[in-house]
Amino acid sequence: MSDYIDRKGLSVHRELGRFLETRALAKTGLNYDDFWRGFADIIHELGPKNRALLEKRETIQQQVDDWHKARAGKPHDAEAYRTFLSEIGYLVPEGPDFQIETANVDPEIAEIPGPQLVVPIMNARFALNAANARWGSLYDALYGTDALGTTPKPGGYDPEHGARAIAWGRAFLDQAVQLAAGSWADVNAVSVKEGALTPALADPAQFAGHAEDRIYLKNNGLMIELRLDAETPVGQQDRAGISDIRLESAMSAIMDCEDSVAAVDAEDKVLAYSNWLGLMDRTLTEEVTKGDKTITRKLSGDIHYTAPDGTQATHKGRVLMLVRNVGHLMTNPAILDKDGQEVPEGIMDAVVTTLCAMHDLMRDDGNSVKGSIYVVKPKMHGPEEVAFADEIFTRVEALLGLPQYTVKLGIMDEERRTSANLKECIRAAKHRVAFINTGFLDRTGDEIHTSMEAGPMVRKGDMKDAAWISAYEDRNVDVGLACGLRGRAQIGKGMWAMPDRMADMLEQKIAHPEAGANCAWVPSPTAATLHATHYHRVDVLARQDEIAAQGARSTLGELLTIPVAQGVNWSDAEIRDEVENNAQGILGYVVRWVDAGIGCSKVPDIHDVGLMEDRATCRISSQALANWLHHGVVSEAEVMDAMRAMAAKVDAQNADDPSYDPMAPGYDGEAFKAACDLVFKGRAQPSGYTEPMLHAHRLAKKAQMAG
Ligand SMILES: CC(=O)SCCNC(=O)CCNC(=O)[C@H](O)C(C)(C)COP(=O)(O)OP(=O)(O)OC[C@H]1O[C@@H](n2cnc3c(N)ncnc32)[C@H](O)[C@@H]1OP(=O)(O)O
Ligand SMILES: O=CC(=O)O
Ligand SMILES: [Mg+2]
Repeated sequence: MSDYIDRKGLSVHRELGRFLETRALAKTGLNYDDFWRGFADIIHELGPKNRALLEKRETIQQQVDDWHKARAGKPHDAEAYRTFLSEIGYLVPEGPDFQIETANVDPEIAEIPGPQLVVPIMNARFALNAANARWGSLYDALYGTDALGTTPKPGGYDPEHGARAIAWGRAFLDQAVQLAAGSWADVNAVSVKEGALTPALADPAQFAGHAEDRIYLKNNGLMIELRLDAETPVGQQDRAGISDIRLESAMSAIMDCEDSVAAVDAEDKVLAYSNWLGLMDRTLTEEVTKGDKTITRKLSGDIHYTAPDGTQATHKGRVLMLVRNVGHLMTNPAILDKDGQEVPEGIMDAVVTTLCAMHDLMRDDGNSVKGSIYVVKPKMHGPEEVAFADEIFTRVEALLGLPQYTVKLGIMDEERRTSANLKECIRAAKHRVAFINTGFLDRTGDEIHTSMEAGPMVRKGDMKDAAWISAYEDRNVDVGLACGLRGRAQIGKGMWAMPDRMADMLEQKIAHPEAGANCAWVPSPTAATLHATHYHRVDVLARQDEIAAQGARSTLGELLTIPVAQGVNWSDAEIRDEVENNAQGILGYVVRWVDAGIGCSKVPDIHDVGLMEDRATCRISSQALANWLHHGVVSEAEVMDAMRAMAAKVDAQNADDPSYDPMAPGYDGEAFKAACDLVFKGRAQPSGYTEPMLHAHRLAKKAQMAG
């Protein structure tokens, strides 16, 4: 029996067909024949356009490569370079000023700045946790991480460490909800009588309400909950019996079908889509076992309390959920077109994730109270590709009978051609853009790949100090504000990629709201709770006004500065350090991707700091090595030696995992081959992406496992 069923000229993998017909289409009221006919039309009409845009990427890259090759050894002529980029259509002419017109945007996006969590959608346990990460315990986040600079003594509750968390919490309250007199540190009791809070607040409007054992406070649009329970160890220790301070934490979360997952075929895509559907129709649950306890994790309910005027109030208990589709590059065997070709995965994602989200629109108290669906579209190169995404969603809305612009678009500013033409990219989706975000990780990979022929690039760690990146971050905010995103859409900043370094994050990530970002990415709910404290300290909307008043802070010329290493003489030790660090990151990530289908991992770097690795960080490491190889900074033999040595190291790091298949000493498994291909064939990969190699080797591994 064939794996595929015919549906109006599409060959649809049975698993996906079954999912769509028995689950996703059910209850939508859509006619199945009309759906498949319309889906097939979209594939056959937009598929060729998709392929043409990818060919244009290749043509432009070839022209850029040739330009650098022709000038090898000569000083870089920035003016000539810019003229050339305009001539080949890499830079497009900038049109008149305009304001975006996106309507029906939820308050979590338009009005209330706060953390944005990202989560691999294929992991239901994590995805449910992310959906519920609207609220998090500040005390748990402080107590259970390195945030306070110390860790608790082992064995039960450590009152000394707890006291430090309580003191931190009181200092936080002093700053976020100032008292009319004195400090929260000296408060001995908290109570509500006739709608008034004792102790009195400097601004009484910050008292939002109360419930049985809870007090609700508000600052910069974000809620704070004081839990009163003198019976718990913390409540006993606290002079006012406050057992916890809970914060509104992740205001939104991106359910990721892209760089944090490994989805290579129909089976994987169905898992991703069914988890998304389960979040949208609220049926997703997962058994979670910790020690000898098993609980069923499900979506949290809302919060109910009494407002100061005595009325009953409700506040959301879940984040606003967005879904990240894949970009325009990949195809997937889950559906074949009339010619037997794999369909563009981005188009398939657009149809299926929007269809699943229709289940949310059917309820009054849905994910979106405004009747919108939020799709994040990554890795687009320039305005034409954004216009294509807009066209895809217009077609999908028509197919599903949704009003045009129901789907709101998050534009990841993570490819160089998008940064350089950002104003025109936003214009191309001006009726549906709901965010722009600096995905600096992919963006760094594209920076290296685009200018591969220009020379050896600076070391990975030095990229953050390069001229292009500060121009990129500033321009993204400046252009976003000039296009009217304030109050309508998010201007977001990128991921904190050191999930265990919470003290560093507390110190450094305040830079994101200070830079005028409505949201910035965090890797975990705990990080969301801690990062939320930054939005209490910074009034982002006021910062945006200040920034807008300054006018443009950087130039296109600065953005286009190529980070080629100038006059550097790296020592042998520095080169070895750089190569081994990149090799370790690639191998540590790829072995779990290819062998276990895990798309996002915490991998220790060469200094044993656990780093969040996903396809974007892997793109940087592999492009960095490919670049140094190409320019002779290292030889192939040296890189291969490093790959082998690091494979053994990664094996040792995974020694406790009984399902782990070591790469050494054979070095002949799919994972090791994939890692080598990413490096040694890295220069030839489209835009330096890791997906083609990862998918090919994961498919081969799956076939081996099935065989
Ligand atoms: C460049 C880009 O595109 S960035 C975007 C892609 N990156 C991401 O999506 C990062 C998402 N984060 C993650 O996948 C994980 O946090 C990792 C891989 C970094 C670390 O994972 P682990 O080592 O398993 O985390 P750790 O052991 O510290 O914590 C696990 C706990 O935290 C929770 N958790 C961790 N990350 C998340 C998350 N992103 N969302 C929800 N819950 C999470 C888990 O549910 C688990 O709790 P549970 O046992 O109650 O279920
Ligand atoms: O997607 C995010 C990035 O940094 O890349
Ligand atoms: Mg990215």
